Amino acid sequence: MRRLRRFRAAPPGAAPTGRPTAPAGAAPAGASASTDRSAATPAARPAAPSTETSAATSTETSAAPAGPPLLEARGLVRTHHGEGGPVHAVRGVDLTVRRGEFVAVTGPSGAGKSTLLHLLGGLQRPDEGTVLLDGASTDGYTEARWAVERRRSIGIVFQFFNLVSNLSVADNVELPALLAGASARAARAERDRLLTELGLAAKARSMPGELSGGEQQRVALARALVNHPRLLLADEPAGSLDSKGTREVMRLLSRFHQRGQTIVLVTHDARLASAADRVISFFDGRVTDDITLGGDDGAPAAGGPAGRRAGAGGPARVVELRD
Ligand SMILES: Nc1ncnc2c1ncn2[C@@H]1O[C@H](COP(=O)(O)OP(=O)(O)OP(=O)(O)O)[C@@H](O)[C@H]1O
Repeated sequence: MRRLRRFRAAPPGAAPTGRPTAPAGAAPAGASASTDRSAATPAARPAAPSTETSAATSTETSAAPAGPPLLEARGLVRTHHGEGGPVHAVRGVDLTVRRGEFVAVTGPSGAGKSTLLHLLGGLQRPDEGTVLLDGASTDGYTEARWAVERRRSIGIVFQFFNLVSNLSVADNVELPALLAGASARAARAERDRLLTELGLAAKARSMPGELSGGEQQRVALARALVNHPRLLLADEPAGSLDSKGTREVMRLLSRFHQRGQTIVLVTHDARLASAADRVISFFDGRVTDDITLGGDDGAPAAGGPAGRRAGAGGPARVVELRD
């Protein structure tokens, strides 16, 4: 894996150094942040909102013991059989994602990025190879088992939101928590916390069709995060948004990542990919490059909790290549 050093353009008026201001409801930013980034294992996954309220725990960060990677792919192969004959979408992919990493998978249209993401989230099955979650093989998972996994520990956001159109915003967000076994009170509390944090409290009673694309994607993000998933998979989450919506979604992804959320983002947009710790280039069904973007001090950025990065969420420019 290569390592790049990057400098971020500070937003106008930003303090010259320091960590981003913690949003409302956040745990004290960097309370357990370590200067040794390689040792700074991100947030232990907060419990799903099955207790009365998990708002206070949702942003905790603590040093978790080293263990197996959160996500591993070994030798993944997937061929689609469409009208035009077989399409070798994923041709043998090995991939490891550690807790707390923000990994972007980028590449041209048709490279196989979405197929890969679907394999990682159990939405499609590989023809060959294995996906491991927390070191455990998913080979024997039934569809129902994968569905439980996605409900409890893998959040997914898609380009076209996939909200339930005849449920209100509040119900869209609350439903997965209820399905995962949270009490009605805890589900409501978590829903309200997320909607408030994502600036959607005033839209709670609206129907998805009454919202802008950016707002709908924020609802989708809230829905994906309501059970505090170990892993967030995002498939072109800004693909149908204007530049304002895109900035907003990327800012939110960065914010949740800073609190320890592990994210795998698929995007064809290199600018979005540069918000990640690590950028995997995908071409013709294969990984062609895998680069870790370091912070200003050149230390590995992956795996660190809150406050690791000055100016996070803003545009980044890669300016120096290091071996
Ligand atoms: N269900 C399917 N049946 C047949 N072919 C498919 C299917 N899904 C994807 N493909 C094909 O597999 C290849 C990879 O598609 P995939 O959507 O994974 O690529 P991608 O990199 O995500 O592209 P994009 O950025 O345009 O979304 C493409 O050639 C696509 O047409």
